[in-house]
Amino acid sequence: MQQTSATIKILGEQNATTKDILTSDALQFIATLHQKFNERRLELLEARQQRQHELDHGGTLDFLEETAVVRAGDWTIAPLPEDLQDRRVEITGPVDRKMVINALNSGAKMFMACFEDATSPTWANMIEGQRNMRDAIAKTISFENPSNGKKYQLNEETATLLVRPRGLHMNEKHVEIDGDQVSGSFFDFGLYFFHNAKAALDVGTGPYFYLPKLESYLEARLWNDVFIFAQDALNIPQGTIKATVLIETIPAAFQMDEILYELRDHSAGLNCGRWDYIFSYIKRLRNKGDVILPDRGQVTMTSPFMKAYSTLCIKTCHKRNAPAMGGMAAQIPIKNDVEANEAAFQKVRDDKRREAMDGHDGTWVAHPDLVAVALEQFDEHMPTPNQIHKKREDVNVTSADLLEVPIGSITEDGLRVNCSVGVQYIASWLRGNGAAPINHLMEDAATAEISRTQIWQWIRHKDGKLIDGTDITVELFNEILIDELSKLEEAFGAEQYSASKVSEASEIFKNLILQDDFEEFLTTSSYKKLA
Ligand SMILES: CC(=O)SCCNC(=O)CCNC(=O)[C@H](O)C(C)(C)COP(=O)(O)OP(=O)(O)OC[C@H]1O[C@@H](n2cnc3c(N)ncnc32)[C@H](O)[C@@H]1OP(=O)(O)O
Ligand SMILES: O=CC(=O)O
Ligand SMILES: [Mg+2]
Repeated sequence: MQQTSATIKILGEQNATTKDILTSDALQFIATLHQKFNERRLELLEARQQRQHELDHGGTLDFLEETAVVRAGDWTIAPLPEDLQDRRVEITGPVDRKMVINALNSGAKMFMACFEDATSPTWANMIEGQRNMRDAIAKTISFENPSNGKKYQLNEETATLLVRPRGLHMNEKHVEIDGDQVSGSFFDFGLYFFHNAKAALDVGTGPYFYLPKLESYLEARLWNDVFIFAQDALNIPQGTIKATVLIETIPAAFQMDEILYELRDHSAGLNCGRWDYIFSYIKRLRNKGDVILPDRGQVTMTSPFMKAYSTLCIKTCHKRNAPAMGGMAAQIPIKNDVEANEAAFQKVRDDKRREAMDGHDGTWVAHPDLVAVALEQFDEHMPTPNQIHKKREDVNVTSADLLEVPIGSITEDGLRVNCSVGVQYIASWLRGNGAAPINHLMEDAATAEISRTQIWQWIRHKDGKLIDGTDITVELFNEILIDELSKLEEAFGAEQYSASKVSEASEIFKNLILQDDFEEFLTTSSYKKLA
């Protein structure tokens, strides 16, 4: 590995695993990524704020004039390797050792291992996660649960691994290069790629990624340049990396063609990250007088703006011979209640059927028990490995369709759920768990972002009223939050409540909502509280 002149400081605790993962060559690789690309990353983050400023001052979102040639052009992405042809069911989950083994054994075609919204980015989680990825690619990963002695090892046949690094907005505070915190994206991508790219090729797969929260084609160009550099640095043929970009921000919905184009030699298509998309829609349009969303539970994939986005994604991808992956239904199994469990499974079944029939090439599930449910729908409605041949030329989506405000109502129950779930999720994240079952739904950072953003907006919007006409004020929010906290205290019991970090989380939640200066991400502002 080429040596840099960088000063590299590790501020996190060092132990046998960190030594194993943060080898001097691996650190040199990360430092080079930082030196070459960090300035551009910071400029692109600044450009997001400029766009926000324009939106706040009467601007709107539309398809870009500057890239009309790309949209009109006749190009396709490079052909995909064999193990990315059929992705009908992808399980997602944190990079926790036990869950990695369970996910790889789940029967899903693919496993998206998440260093992002399903993982609380403690130093231990991020480093352990890298060890787990390396052992997963080497097929040596095993685990014994100390609490019950249950042993875990890989089946003969396992899912193909895809890795989601943190978004461009996150830093890894435990590593400084030339005095600056390194980007979480470059740290997660760089370590995974450095340790596993060749090993993955040796076992017949490849270095495959999911890229979260992109807001523009220029961000896709940055990632593409990172890939080109990384492949050269490790003497791996150009085009080996394949990355699926999550279309999960409202600005990116207007640049799907452009994002595919930038990454065309490294693209494995797009995915509809529905939860972040809802968050981004509210966040970016939060200061517009005519945009307000109803209760979170009323915003679904059949809401016209969500339907428009997912069908546009399918049409755009298929025109470019790229897969268009569906998203995550939040339902998870409900133990000890057969009827409620069946109702939850039915919601997932309906969601997956709609996705398969619309033309998605595969979908996400949050739990191993849901793999069969999703498979059943895709097997029935997608008899071929994918349905890229269905071009969906009947789809015509305009900017107005993408921006259409969903109709519905805000209820006291919706406000209460946002308070309770938002606080419980942040508490879980502070305890080191980035994905949590709350009220029988999968909650992760993206879903918690919706909860706090909705309340922030409801308080400040002229139409922020409950269905009975009551104004949603700071006083009402405070009252309901206190009430929901007391319910949690009662449910947890005094001892568990004080260990749960709910109090600390409620302070974070309250501040996020009360401060006029909207925080871009709860995970960046709360990161200083994590070990
Ligand atoms: C908006 C987005 O970004 S979506 C993508 C990011 N979010 C996610 O990936 C969330 C994925 N899901 C999860 O993390 C989990 O399902 C949770 C946290 C919601 C619920 O997990 P649990 O409370 O452990 O569920 P449950 O008790 O039913 O699990 C039963 C078994 O399945 C395993 N399991 C559950 N979900 C998963 C998963 N996604 N991957 C692997 N194993 C899993 C559990 O580890 C447990 O294993 P064990 O019996 O060997 O101990
Ligand atoms: O990452 C997925 C999402 O829905 O957000
Ligand atoms: Mg997301």
